[in-house]
Amino acid sequence: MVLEASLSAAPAKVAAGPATRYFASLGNQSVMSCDGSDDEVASNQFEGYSASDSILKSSYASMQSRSHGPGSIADVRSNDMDDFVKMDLRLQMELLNCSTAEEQVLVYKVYVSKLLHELVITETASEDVEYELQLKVNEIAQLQRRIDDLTVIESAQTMSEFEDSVDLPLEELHRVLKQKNAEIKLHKARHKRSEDDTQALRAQLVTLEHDLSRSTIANRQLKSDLANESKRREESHKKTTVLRDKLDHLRKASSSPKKAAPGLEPELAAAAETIERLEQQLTHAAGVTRELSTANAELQAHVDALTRQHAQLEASHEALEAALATKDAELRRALAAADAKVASAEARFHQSESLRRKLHNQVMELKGNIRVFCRVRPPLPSERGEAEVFVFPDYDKEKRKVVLVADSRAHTSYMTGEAPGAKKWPFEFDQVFDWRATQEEMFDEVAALVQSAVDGYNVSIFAYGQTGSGKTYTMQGDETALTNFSASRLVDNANMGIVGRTMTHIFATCATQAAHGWTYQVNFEMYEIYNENIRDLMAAPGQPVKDISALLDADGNVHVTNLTVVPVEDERHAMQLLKQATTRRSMKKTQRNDVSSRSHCITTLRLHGSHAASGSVRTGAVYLIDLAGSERLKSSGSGNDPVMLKEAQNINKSLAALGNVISAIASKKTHVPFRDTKLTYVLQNTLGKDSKTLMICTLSPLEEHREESLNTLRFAKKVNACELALAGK
Ligand SMILES: Nc1ncnc2c1ncn2[C@@H]1O[C@H](COP(=O)(O)OP(=O)(O)OP(=O)(O)O)[C@@H](O)[C@H]1O
Repeated sequence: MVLEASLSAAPAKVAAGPATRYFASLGNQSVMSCDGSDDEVASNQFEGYSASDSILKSSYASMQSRSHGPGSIADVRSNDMDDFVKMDLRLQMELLNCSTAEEQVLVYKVYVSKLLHELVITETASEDVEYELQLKVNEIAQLQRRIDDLTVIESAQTMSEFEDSVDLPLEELHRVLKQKNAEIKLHKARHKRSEDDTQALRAQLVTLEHDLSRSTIANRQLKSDLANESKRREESHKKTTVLRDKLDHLRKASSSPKKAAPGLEPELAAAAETIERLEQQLTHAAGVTRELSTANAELQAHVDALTRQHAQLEASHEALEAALATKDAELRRALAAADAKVASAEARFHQSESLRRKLHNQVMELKGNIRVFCRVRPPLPSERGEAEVFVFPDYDKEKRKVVLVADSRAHTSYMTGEAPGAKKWPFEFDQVFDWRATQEEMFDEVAALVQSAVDGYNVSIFAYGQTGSGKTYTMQGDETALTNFSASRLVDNANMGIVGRTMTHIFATCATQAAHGWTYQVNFEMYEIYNENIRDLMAAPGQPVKDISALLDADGNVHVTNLTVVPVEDERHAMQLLKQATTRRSMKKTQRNDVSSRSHCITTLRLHGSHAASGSVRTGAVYLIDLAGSERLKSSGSGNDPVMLKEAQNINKSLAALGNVISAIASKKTHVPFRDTKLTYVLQNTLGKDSKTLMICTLSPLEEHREESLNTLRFAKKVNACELALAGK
């Protein structure tokens, strides 16, 4: 077509007119390559150009220089902007110099073709780099595959040959071994070589990776150049539009382009096609730009949303912190209020505790500072079937009455005590217990008194009665109580007596009081009065016997000197001490009792309580006294043994002295004969002021012991009539 016609035209022919020369140059550029011969031809085609075409020629030369030589693209990139600005300037100047519309169209077409050419060169260079990179990657993959193949072949060969050789004779094996060693050496050498190769390949790989990263950077640069190019294309599109408008305007201004230049129509059509193509590209670019701006807008919206979310989170965080600070302050106030409440509750508790102590003491005083219980033991297995002498008229009510019936053969009602014709001795005490009463029931009545010791009073509980009537059983329990207390709780042993139960009660109360700031120290002492001598039952065996005596201090309190005092850790420890001391007690088998106590035994628990917050101090003591039993020398058989005779005489003497002391107190005599015996001397504290005393009179149910029982009951009645000085604390 026109293009081919222009190419085939000779320079002289081309010089025929400027329009023809323009189209000739345009045609050349559209087929332009990097080949020098083409350049020459194209260059020659400008030879016939006059001064007005010199700018176009120089533009073409500049364009040529860009397309030549390796690295030329990269070299000229930095100058691209300047070049394009220059080109634009030239275009403007060319357009100004044009005298006709056709000339302007020509100038513009050359400009557009330059731009297209520039674009093609850039894209080609980028594709070349990518292709080169792909080649290098393929090369590396191939090398790696070769290495893998070699390794697999080597190991497969070695294994199969070895398996074949296993069945060979020894010499053959040696030979094979030698051969294999040589082969191994060879393989090692090959392996070394392949390792070297691998190293070299790795180095190559590193170089390639460097190249790759350099190419990636260059590619990135190219892409950015492309983007710039697109921008420029957009600008040029705008200019194209302006020019087209101008062109339309010029077309309209001239009467008819067909008339003015009928030979230019095909060129105009071609130019219009090019313009249309460019417009399509520009439209595409505009679409991409729109998409990008949409994406950008979306991203911006997302960023805005995130910013808003962040602001909301900040606000809620601040609100939470403020709420936390408020809650913290509230909590502190509540804590301070709670502390104040606790302090006030503690103070109130302290007050009410003092009040309770006072009231409890008043109750004890109303009941009498010296009280008497009476307990009749059941007949022993050896005594079953023997006549019994006691009736309990109010046992289902107050349990205060007991009646001794003289003639058991007379019919006597157990509950009413009605026995027509029989002699009866009715007695009334603070509490009576028949043979059914358990150790627990006994202690329930004693516990209130023990509580007084924790409250800071001196409390004495002693058992009085004829031999074999149940004193030791009531105070300590039977043998199992002392041997079988390893159970979790001491009182689980039903036979446990008052001593063990008192310990349990004291330690439980101390634990409760500890929760209210009280700290208690409990000390344990145990001694016996045997034949008018005091013996320390807690003294370590083998130690020299200390001189123990009872002394009266200025306040009229008796102190037994040189006794071993053991601080007690807990009830179990106390029980162990009790067991240890009991084994040292003087016991003997008599006709009346297999385990008869031949001494008066006094167990003392001293309590010292202190309240750090208030500075209050409480000191109290519990004296638990198991008296020796009164006995008739004849019936007990003690009269036949001088030692037992002496023991019995001392026992009876001290019990008689106790009777005299009680009589003196009961009849409010000024002189009370405490000094008559050791027993009465040490009991001054328990029968004097500041003391709460309980006497438990134990009785045998048998008729044959009726006389002794009557004596015991009469003694108990005398004690019941006593009034001790009021305890004041
Ligand atoms: N309430 C009771 N229930 C069951 N058995 C009892 C009871 N009271 C005493 N006994 C038993 O009667 C026997 C004599 O009791 P105990 O040794 O306590 O008498 P005692 O008054 O201490 O005698 P002594 O003055 O000679 O020491 C013991 O075997 C004891 O277990």
